[in-house]
Amino acid sequence: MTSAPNTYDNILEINELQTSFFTKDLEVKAVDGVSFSIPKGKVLGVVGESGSGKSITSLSILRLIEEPGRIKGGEIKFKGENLLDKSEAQMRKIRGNEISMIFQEPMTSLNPTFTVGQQIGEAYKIHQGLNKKEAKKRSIEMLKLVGIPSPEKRVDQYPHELSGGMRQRVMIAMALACKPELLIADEPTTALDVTIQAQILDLIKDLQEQLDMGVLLITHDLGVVAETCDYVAVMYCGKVVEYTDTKTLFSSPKHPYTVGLMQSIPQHDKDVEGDLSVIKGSVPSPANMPKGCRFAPRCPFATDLCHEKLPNLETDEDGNQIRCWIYSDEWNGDPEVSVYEQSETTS
Ligand SMILES: Nc1ncnc2c1ncn2[C@@H]1O[C@H](COP(=O)(O)OP(=O)(O)OP(=O)(O)O)[C@@H](O)[C@H]1O
Repeated sequence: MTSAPNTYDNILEINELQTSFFTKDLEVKAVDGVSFSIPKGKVLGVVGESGSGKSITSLSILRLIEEPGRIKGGEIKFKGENLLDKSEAQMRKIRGNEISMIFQEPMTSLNPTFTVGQQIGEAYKIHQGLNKKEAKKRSIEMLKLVGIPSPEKRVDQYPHELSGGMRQRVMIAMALACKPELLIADEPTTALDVTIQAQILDLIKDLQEQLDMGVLLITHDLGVVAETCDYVAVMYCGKVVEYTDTKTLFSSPKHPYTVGLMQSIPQHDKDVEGDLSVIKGSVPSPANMPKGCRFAPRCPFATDLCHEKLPNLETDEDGNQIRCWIYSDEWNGDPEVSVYEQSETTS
């Protein structure tokens, strides 16, 4: 009897993921019960301030967390199978083959002592058993695909001979060499000039559509989310506070933190700086996490309930998720409060 094929709608589904770092007398809960999913062939943006747990979430997916860090619990389902149940040997076959990652700074990920072709070709040799000549041929094809001119010449060059934008294209070529089903891109354009940023994002989006890949795009830039993503997870202090499709996020953001992020987008018609200073206060330190909602100390709408009790991530009938007391039956503040409208008028 043959077993039924593994069917799944989401290429990635994370449930209650917990990853902590342990120091002598402190547990830093970098990822504290994170849940979200990426439907097949879609792009999910993960946004949030520095330290909210975006990078540690993505490193957890690839099981690349090192001491003193540890994945404590939860599920990371890739194509319906929990990656936390896989052996290290199985994970090695998945990394760079079925799930790939690109980082912010290509120079730290590219090896300066190997040519571009050798580095892209490595994936073909390891995962597809190609010989040197075949791997080089495929590397040239990949360089062409990511828009590098004269790929036959560039394939024999070293990373330092390329511009920053070209190096990021090489990183993308390396990541996509084996046509992964999921690409994780951690701030892939932050280190680049604005015009090059737009080109690289367009390239990622183009290739994502061509290869029908799922993408997890980490960014602190909501402008990038608007251009590139189908869905968005907003993270704050190791937790998802809002998860929704991009259109809904921009037309009716719900969480007061999301609204604050929205107001931090530079607006050309207003004299508003593109930074997070519009959200008063700062991210709490891991040693001093608030007992209730993590955002309560900075939230203009917080009541006693918010300071006392942590809200759950609730799902509405459209599948949108929100972790905020204002939208619950237990809300004991002004029942008419409209976070978005009120913030619009006060900004
Ligand atoms: N090696 C480590 N040891 C201890 N704590 C760590 C370590 N790495 C990360 N952390 C903590 O985990 C938390 C989440 O970090 P993470 O890098 O995921 O944030 P981030 O949202 O990606 O921020 P950024 O946008 O700055 O990259 C932070 O509080 C950070 O201090």
